[in-house]
Amino acid sequence: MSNQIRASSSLIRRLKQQMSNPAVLIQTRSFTPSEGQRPVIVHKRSLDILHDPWFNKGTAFSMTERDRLDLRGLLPPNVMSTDQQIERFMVDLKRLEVQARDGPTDPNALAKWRILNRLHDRNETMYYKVLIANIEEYAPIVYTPTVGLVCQNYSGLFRRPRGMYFSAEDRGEMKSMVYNWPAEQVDMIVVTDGSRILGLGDLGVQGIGIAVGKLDLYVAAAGINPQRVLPIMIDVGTTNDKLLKDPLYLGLQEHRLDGDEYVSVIDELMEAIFTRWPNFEDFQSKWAFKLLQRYRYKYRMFNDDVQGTAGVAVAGLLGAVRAQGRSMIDFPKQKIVVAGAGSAGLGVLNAARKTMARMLGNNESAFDSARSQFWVVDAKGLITEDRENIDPDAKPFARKVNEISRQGLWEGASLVEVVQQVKPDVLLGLSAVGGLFSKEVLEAMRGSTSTRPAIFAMSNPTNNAECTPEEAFSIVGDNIIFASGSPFKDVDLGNGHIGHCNQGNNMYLFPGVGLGTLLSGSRIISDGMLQAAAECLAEYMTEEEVVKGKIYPSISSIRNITKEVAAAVVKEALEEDLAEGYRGVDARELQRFNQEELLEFVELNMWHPEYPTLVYRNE
Ligand SMILES: NC(=O)c1ccc[n+]([C@@H]2O[C@H](COP(=O)([O-])OP(=O)(O)OC[C@H]3O[C@@H](n4cnc5c(N)ncnc54)[C@H](O)[C@@H]3O)[C@@H](O)[C@H]2O)c1
Ligand SMILES: O=C(O)C[C@H](O)C(=O)O
Ligand SMILES: [Mg+2]
Repeated sequence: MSNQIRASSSLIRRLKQQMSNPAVLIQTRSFTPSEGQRPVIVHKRSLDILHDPWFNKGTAFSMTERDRLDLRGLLPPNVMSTDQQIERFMVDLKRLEVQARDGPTDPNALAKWRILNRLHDRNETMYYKVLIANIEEYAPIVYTPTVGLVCQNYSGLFRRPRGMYFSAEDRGEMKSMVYNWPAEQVDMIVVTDGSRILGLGDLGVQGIGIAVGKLDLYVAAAGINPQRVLPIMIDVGTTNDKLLKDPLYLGLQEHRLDGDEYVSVIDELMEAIFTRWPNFEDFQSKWAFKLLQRYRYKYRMFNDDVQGTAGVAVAGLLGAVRAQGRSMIDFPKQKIVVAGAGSAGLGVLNAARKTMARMLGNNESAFDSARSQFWVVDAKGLITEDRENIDPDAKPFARKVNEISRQGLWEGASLVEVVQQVKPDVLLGLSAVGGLFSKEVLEAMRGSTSTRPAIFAMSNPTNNAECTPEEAFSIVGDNIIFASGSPFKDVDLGNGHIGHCNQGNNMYLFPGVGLGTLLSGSRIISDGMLQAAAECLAEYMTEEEVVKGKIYPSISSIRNITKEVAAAVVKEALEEDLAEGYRGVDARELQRFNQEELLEFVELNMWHPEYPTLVYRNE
């Protein structure tokens, strides 16, 4: 026997001895314990384990192990076998090129997302430096529209978890689970139940991507410290048949909870995180309003789809009035057709009606007369009082039957018919139906009585936009105002003129509403604070810009807009006596700030991506 072989056989003998001696700790890779394999003692817990490639098992951690290692809530709820994990990885690896498409705009969007995501996992400071410096280029990757594609492909893309996952299976455990989140302080939480992700429907647990994407903007635009943000997915099952059958799906493979059972799970989650600050996102409209009413005066929360979208739309609608060379005060004369009566559409309708009513004298009759400026079309056509089983939230906007019959319209009239008869100033889409503003609808908009018709194709992502700017400008005319929820390029009108494509997205408001509320210390987010945010955005645009058709600012200035919006929110909270101050600056001190000082106070409290000096102390 050669020396070498003798040496290795003695090594094996020694190793065998060690393996059978429990007092000796061997740090091996932590595969799922198979028979005969001894447990590995770890001196880590929680995220530290998930971030350690030696110990991490990702979705393969069993439920008991998750409890033992304080991992519960830090992983999607579906426990996977090692084989399933490998299969999920391989499927994703093989489809990389095929899936790397998000419409014609950027065939490499998903690949770019992966590269940015890896940087996010490695080095947050660098990640946000890149994002802030190139926000115009990369917001469409980390946020709408690519984030939609990411959510759709999440089972394949999932690598390192980000945020917390609560599920219907965690009932009774949530209050303790929140302590598995390692950060002591949380300033901003975005919660989704994944039931309506952009216009892509129910994506179940995969909706976590939207909460992560929104928080990226809270950090990049509002300067919220990334160590203090928390994306939350509350997984109560899904109605998506494809996901229910997909063996690689990471969420609960159960039918979505409904009714009292659903509410009690959300109640438990809210209670568990009540000292912190949730922002609701992408909940189906069936629950969006009910939950908002249930929690908005109890917790410091808002629903971004209902309230953020409403503010952005109102700011854009006021911009469209100014673009006609008229004063904002003429807004109550605008005829507005809204396609889509879900959480977003109804949120916009309520806010636009209130804004008109305020301009008309802010009394009951003003509120009543403002109603007649809106025509609402949903999947069943024009909504009138004749509508059977009408959604109570849509009821205030149902047209009176005698009124519309004088206009040559009827219950269920199609969008084309409504536009032809009403000849609206504004056509606004929040329907999630791509191409809904068809050639016929846009041709009908040519009959608009406005000198400058406005078209808002606000549905996301790109493929769900009700029309493209090219279609709108070429069919309706060069003079229109155009806005879309997802970014499109400006249109070359061919005569040396540019058709400006505005991005009408709630990203212009939610970061500032969040930051302003945080810095004011207000315990709730009032209608007035949201209104102040919307007015600030509307006033941000100069007369010159608006006349050129620019009704929303460029995203490259989002940090500055957010600062202004936040200051407006703080000011309103002070006026309403809701402000309680922030970190040593109490309400009285805030009250003494003039506008310049208030902006400085906001700026000083915004996080900037700079490396701090690190010092080790073993405490
Ligand atoms: N731009 C933004 O900032 C912004 C903000 C929030 C939501 N959105 C987008 O708005 C869309 C809708 O969101 P939601 O939460 O209101 O969804 P939702 O599912 O609650 O509502 C969709 C509405 O569209 C109606 N609809 C369906 N088909 C229609 C048709 N053919 N004609 C007219 N109406 C039709 C439905 O009846 C329903 O009332 C999504 O695509 C979302 O991405 C955009
Ligand atoms: O996420 C977005 O881009 C806007 C909005 O919240 C949506 O649901 O579409
Ligand atoms: Mg949303």
